[in-house]
Amino acid sequence: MAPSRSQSCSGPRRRGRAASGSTRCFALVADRLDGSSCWSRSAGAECECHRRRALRLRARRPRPRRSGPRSTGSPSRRRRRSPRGRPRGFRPWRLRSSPLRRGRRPRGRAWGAAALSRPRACRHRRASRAFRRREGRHRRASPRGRALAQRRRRASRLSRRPSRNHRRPARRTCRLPRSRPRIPPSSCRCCPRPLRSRRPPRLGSAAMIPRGLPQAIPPGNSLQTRRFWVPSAATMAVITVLGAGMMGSAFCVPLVDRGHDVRLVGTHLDAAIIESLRVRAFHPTLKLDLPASIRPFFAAELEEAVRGADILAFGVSSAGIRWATETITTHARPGVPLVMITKGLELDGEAGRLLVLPDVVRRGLPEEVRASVSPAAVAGPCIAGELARRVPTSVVVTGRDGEALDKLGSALRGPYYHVFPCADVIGAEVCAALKNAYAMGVALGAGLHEKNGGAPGSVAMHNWESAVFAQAIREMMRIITMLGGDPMTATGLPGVGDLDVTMNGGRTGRFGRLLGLGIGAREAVARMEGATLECLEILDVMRRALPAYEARGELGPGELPLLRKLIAIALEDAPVEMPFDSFFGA
Ligand SMILES: NC(=O)C1=CN([C@@H]2O[C@H](COP(=O)(O)OP(=O)(O)OC[C@H]3O[C@@H](n4cnc5c(N)ncnc54)[C@H](OP(=O)(O)O)[C@@H]3O)[C@@H](O)[C@H]2O)C=CC1
Ligand SMILES: O=C(CO)COP(=O)(O)O
Repeated sequence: MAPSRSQSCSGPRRRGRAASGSTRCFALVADRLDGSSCWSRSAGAECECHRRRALRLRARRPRPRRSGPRSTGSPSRRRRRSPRGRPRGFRPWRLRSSPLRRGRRPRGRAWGAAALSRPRACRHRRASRAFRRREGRHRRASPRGRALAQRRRRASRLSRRPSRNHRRPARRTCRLPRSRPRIPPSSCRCCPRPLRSRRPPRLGSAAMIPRGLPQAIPPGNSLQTRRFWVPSAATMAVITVLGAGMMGSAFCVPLVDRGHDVRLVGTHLDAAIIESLRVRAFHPTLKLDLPASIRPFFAAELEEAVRGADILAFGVSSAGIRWATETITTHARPGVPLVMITKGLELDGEAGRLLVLPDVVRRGLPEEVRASVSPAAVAGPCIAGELARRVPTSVVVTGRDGEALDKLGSALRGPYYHVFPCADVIGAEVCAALKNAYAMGVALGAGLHEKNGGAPGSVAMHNWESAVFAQAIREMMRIITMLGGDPMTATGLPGVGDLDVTMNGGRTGRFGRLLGLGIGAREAVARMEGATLECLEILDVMRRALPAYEARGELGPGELPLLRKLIAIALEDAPVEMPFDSFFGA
């Protein structure tokens, strides 16, 4: 019979749909290959009529016999054997079933009509465990059988469950063999998370720096004995820091990470800090573990600490600068650079002139050392607690000796401590000192806001604070100009940068808020529990210095209205009111 290619079926396309002209099935009926079967490509799947037909045809097909000659008869002859198209002696097993045989299903064949429509698996697949399991599940199609199988499976699972002490470790995310140490993340499809290389980062690589907000490395951590940054031998130095306060100690962290041999010497009152650092590398005022590679020394051990030092650093506050200069005098050597992190100005009483701290220290050095050493200073925004936690920090190093500045810059600079040279000593040092006074002034706004019933997150006093901030920068530029510096320095890290950080994160900012709340200066100092408040020192210095500059005509009486107001508020308990109308050159 010639193959009929385009027969169509008029049955319903889906079970449950009403048969109508619009739901006719146009599935092609495939070639009649054996002459007795009509194999639709979509039989059993596309439409009900084809599925039924396929079942009928399957049921009619004789089972091939294992022995005996195969039927060689033509399809037409075979069909002639039985009027219904069945081979002689064949009875569908549905008809063969008897009460005795009920419950026994034909072997090797799936039960049910749906299974009949599936092509029979090859013998390898039939032998496979997964196939048999699936077939078995299929055979237990009755609800009772399913429940029984489920109970059996559960029982076998429980019997296999190891005891609490012999449980297997948690499953690895990736089941790829452990022997493959480095798997590119994209090559592993079974891992929801990208794989991390198990190999530790190379020494000195950026990966060694903790991400996010870095924490101090706890004592005993392997990183403590390693170095973050491996400098060339030429840049390794012995650095002795005098003063183990918050900033002096925090300053040591980027230096040890940079690979230097860092010695931290406490003052006569820093003994408790040094003791704590020696016993467990913990800094009590920073409330932080510091790298154990920082070597702490008591004040009495100063000689040993400065022996062979390549750089000397002052970590004391402005009140301690005289003591530090006198102490170091006997140990300073020609050609050994001196750097300070101290921020402040001093008044030369006789001349009535303001002095920047590098010049004050230089005056105190012995004659033979002074000729070759020009002290440098670090200025710019730097909260000690943040630097000690390795938060990226940018500062300037300023001094009068350009060559020494370059050397210092390359010695101090590290992966998270960014040091920029600044040739304007006057500008940087005036900003470093005066930002404390002005930061107190801006922070008054936060206190005023709270005093007026403002809550955090509500409408604040930012307009008020911004005007004070802008006037502060303007006045800093004026004072720099008066002292012979570059006013533009106030727009950089030492001015705008440090003012912002101090009013937001410094002790001075907290003090200003207390004053804004209406708490008197004396009470506010008491509430600060002995914290260093250099704003009071610089305001006092300026209160004494301004008349001298006015007398010489270097400053007008109406200039610096904000600074004058801050002197009155902090030192003379004046009410917190800003003379906005006299700001901005009015
Ligand atoms: N904290 C910070 O975030 C920053 C601070 N700075 C500057 O660093 C300097 C130090 O600040 P910080 O470490 O925070 O202050 P601390 O109060 O924590 O430490 C001050 C250090 O100076 C010593 N000192 C103070 N007064 C005297 C004195 N009369 N005689 C001898 N030693 C004295 C203290 O020793 P003792 O315990 O014996 O009094 C202590 O070692 C300041 O000038 C500050 O402006 C700079 C950038 C950031
Ligand atoms: O100088 C500082 C930041 O640069 C910190 O100042 P405080 O003394 O107000 O904490």
